[in-house]
Amino acid sequence: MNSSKDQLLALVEANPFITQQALGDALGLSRSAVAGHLAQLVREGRILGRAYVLPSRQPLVCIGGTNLDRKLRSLEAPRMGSSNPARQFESPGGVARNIAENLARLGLPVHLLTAVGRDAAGQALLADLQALGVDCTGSVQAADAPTGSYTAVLDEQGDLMLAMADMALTDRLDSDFIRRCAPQRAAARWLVADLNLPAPALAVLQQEAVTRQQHLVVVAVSVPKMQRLGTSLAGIDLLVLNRTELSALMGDALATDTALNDAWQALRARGLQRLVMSDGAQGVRFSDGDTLSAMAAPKVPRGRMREVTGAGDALSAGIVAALHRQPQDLRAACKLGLSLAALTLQTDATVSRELSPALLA
Ligand SMILES: Nc1ncnc2c1ncn2[C@@H]1O[C@H](COP(=O)(O)OP(=O)(O)O)[C@@H](O)[C@H]1O
Ligand SMILES: O=c1[nH]cc([C@@H]2O[C@H](COP(=O)(O)O)[C@@H](O)[C@H]2O)c(=O)[nH]1
Repeated sequence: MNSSKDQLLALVEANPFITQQALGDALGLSRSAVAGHLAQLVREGRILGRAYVLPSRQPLVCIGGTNLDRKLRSLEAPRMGSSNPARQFESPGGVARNIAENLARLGLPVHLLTAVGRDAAGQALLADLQALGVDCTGSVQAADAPTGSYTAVLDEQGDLMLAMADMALTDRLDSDFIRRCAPQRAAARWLVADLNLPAPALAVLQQEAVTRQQHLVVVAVSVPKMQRLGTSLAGIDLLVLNRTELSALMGDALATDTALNDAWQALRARGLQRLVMSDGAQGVRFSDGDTLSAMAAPKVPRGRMREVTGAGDALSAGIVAALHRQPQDLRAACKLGLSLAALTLQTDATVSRELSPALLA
C-alpha cells in the first residue's frame, strides 16, 4: 500500500493544477493534512512548486540529444578513398539542444532535458545553454561516458556527404529518466522530443500527452533512428521529418504526390494529428487535415549559402514557436519555420546568431 504522500504525488503528477481540497477529497484527508504533506514533498525536492504558471511563461520542454558537432568542409570537390584538404568548424549540436537554443534565442522560456558527460565538452555545452537562459535542471551528467559527438563531412558547396553520430549517452534518457523528470515537465503545454530518445521513453511521453492534454512534437534525427518511432502515433500532435526520413519510415520511395498523400493518410490512421515533411530547397509539405499542402522555401542566393547543418532543427523550432502562440495555425507556423531555416543556411554555426525575439513580433 502506498503512503498518503506517494498517493498524493501520483495525483499531482496526473494533474499539476489540482487543488488541495480536491486532493483531500480524493484521499480522505483534511485540507490542512494535504498542505502538510505538500510542504514536506517540496522540502524533499519531489515537488518543485505549484503549477500556477502564466501561459506565456510556461516553459517549452525539449527532450533529447546534445552533441559537440564537428563539420569538415572540403575545399575542393572531394575524392573518395583519399585524404582531402578541408576546414573544420565546431559548434554545439544535438537536435533537441539545437531546437532549445533556437527557441531561447527567440526569447521563449525553455527547459532542456538531455544527457552530457562530465567532460570538458559537456560542461562547456551546459555553460553555453545556461548563458542562453535554457534551464537544464534534471538533465543527466554522466561521469562514465563522453558527451555525444557528431561529425559531418561536407562537400565544397556545404552540402552533407556523410555524418557519423556517437550518442551512446542518449540511451540513458530512458523511460525511468522520463518518469524521474516529471516535475520538470509538469507545467509544460508544449513538449518537443527528438528521436534520439529510446522508443520506450517516447511511448511514455505519448501516453502522458494524451492524459495531460499536452502538445507533443516529435522531431526525427536521422534515417537509422526512424525505427525508434513506435507503431502507434497516438498522443503525437506533430511529427517533423525530412523527405528521406519519411521515405524510410514508410518503406516507399514516395516518388509521386499520390504516394506522399497515401503516406500521410497511413500516419493519420496510426494516430498522428499533424505532419510537416521538409524537402530541402523545395520547402515543406504539411497537413492537419485531408490533404497535404506545399510551401516553398525562401530563396537563399548561392553566394550566401554556408552549410546545411541545423536547417531542419531551425525549421522545427520556428514551427513550435509559432504554434505555441497559435496552436491551430500550421500554415503560419511553417512560414516562420522556413524563414528560420533560411537564416541557418547562411551561417557555419548550427544555430543562427541572427535569431532574436523580434522575429516573433
Ligand atoms: N538548398 C536549399 N535551399 C533553400 N532552402 C533549403 C535548402 N536546403 C534546406 N533548406 C531549408 O531547410 C529546411 C530543412 O532542410 P531539409 O534538407 O529538408 O532537412 P534536414 O536539414 O533536416 O535534412 C527545408 O525545408 C528548407 O526550408
Ligand atoms: O543521430 C543523430 N544525428 C545527428 C544529430 C544532430 O543533428 C544536427 C543536424 O541536424 P540537421 O539534420 O537539421 O542538419 C546536428 O546538430 C547533430 O548533432 C542528432 O541529434 N542525432
